[in-house]
Amino acid sequence: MAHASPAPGDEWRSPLMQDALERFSAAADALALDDELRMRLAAPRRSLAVNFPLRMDDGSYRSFAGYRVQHTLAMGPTKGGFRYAPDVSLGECAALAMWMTWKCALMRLPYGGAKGGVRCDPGTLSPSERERLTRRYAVELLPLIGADRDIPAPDLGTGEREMGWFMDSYSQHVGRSVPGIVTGKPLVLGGTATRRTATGVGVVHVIAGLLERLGSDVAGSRFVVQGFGEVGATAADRLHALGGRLLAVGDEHGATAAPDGLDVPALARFVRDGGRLADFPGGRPIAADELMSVPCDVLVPAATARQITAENVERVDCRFVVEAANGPTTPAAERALGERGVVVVPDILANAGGVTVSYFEWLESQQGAHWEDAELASRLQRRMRTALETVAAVVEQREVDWRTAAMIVAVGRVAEASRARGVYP
Ligand SMILES: NC(=O)C1=CN([C@@H]2O[C@H](COP(=O)(O)OP(=O)(O)OC[C@H]3O[C@@H](n4cnc5c(N)ncnc54)[C@H](OP(=O)(O)O)[C@@H]3O)[C@@H](O)[C@H]2O)C=CC1
Ligand SMILES: O=C(O)CCC(=O)C(=O)O
Repeated sequence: MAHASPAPGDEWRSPLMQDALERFSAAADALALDDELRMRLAAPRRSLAVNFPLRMDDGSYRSFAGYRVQHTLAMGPTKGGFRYAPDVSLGECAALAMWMTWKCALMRLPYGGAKGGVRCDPGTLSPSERERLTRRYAVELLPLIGADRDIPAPDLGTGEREMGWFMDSYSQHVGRSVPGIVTGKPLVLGGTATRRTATGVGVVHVIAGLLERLGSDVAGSRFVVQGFGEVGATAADRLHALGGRLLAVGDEHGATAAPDGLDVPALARFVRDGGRLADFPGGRPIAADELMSVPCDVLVPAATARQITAENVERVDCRFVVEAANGPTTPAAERALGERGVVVVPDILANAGGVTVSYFEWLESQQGAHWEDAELASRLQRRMRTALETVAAVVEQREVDWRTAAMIVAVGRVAEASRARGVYP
């Protein structure tokens, strides 16, 4: 009896993958990519889905689902973070792995894209449960990862601490210390002081470059930031330090606003001491879903995917959206913004500072070398500015929006590499 087999890619289907494929198709059309290459790049190369038991602090056992997806092997080893969040799925990781391929290509980093994660609510895990979860996830990924195969890093809900545990578990299993297995590690394990803030710093380099091109400046411009984690808090802090006015900032639980600008260092201290954004005495509490409608020059979504959608886009009131998160704007919302003349600077450019410094850290780990922080910071700034100028040139030459331009550059480079290898690996 004949069985109908699913089309390649069906198993990775998700709303975010639909968004990713829509963007890929637009770039593939613009580049007139052949069908074979389109088919190869539209689906991930490999994925691993695991389900493992974890002993909780109260002695009970729970099962957790974890994933790792590698999008293309054409560019070198694969690279991308892993996240802890309640909605992590194979389809979401597949979309984000594809995103990483384009981001690395745009930044000229010698990697294909990967992404992973564990479906969990990290806020409910104790530190020891988190540690066991991370160590077990690292072991489950052994068949796929390696310092010259696939190199994880921090993403939503994970950071230096998880990278330290991950590196230690991997090293124990292979019988030697392998610092190059992850980036975003603690400094003392071969990390860099620059990686933790690199994504947010890179976002601000892009904003500053963009405003400069228009004869404007961060100083005096008005900003709204969604998300006050590693990326959002860093971006808010740097914008404030450059004289920008942060009118509102929010997270999952609420938001705070101040018409003359929030005192960001005081807000960061307040949150570090356990305060909630909405309770910050220096601001007025607003509902989390009101945040997007606060009028500003630059809206910086720095939380999670699909936050600016067809449902709320009419209320968005800004000149620029600079995507610090991955995939925060749906294609339908982006079209609506475009019709109103709002410029969307895409994630693969705006938040590429993190993986760029990861690359520097990985080079250091592989070579046993050490670069000064100032050197890393200036290399990051140069790379961000070069990528911005490259994309801006395509925007002007081809009269396309910023996402299409960035995708044309990135997909074009991956296509060229695939052709140069003579096969489509
Ligand atoms: N870390 C990195 O280097 C990189 C991160 N990114 C992207 O940046 C984004 C943020 O990552 P990162 O800062 O590391 O993550 P963190 O976990 O450090 O912070 C996430 C922040 O977003 C908030 N948040 C989460 N869900 C929602 C929601 N539904 N509505 C409003 N706020 C929400 C969280 O609030 P709460 O605490 O209340 O849950 C928290 O303030 C992600 O999209 C990630 O993929 C991209 C490139 C690199
Ligand atoms: O630093 C890295 O390697 C990956 C960061 C990441 O996951 C991202 O840019 O989305």
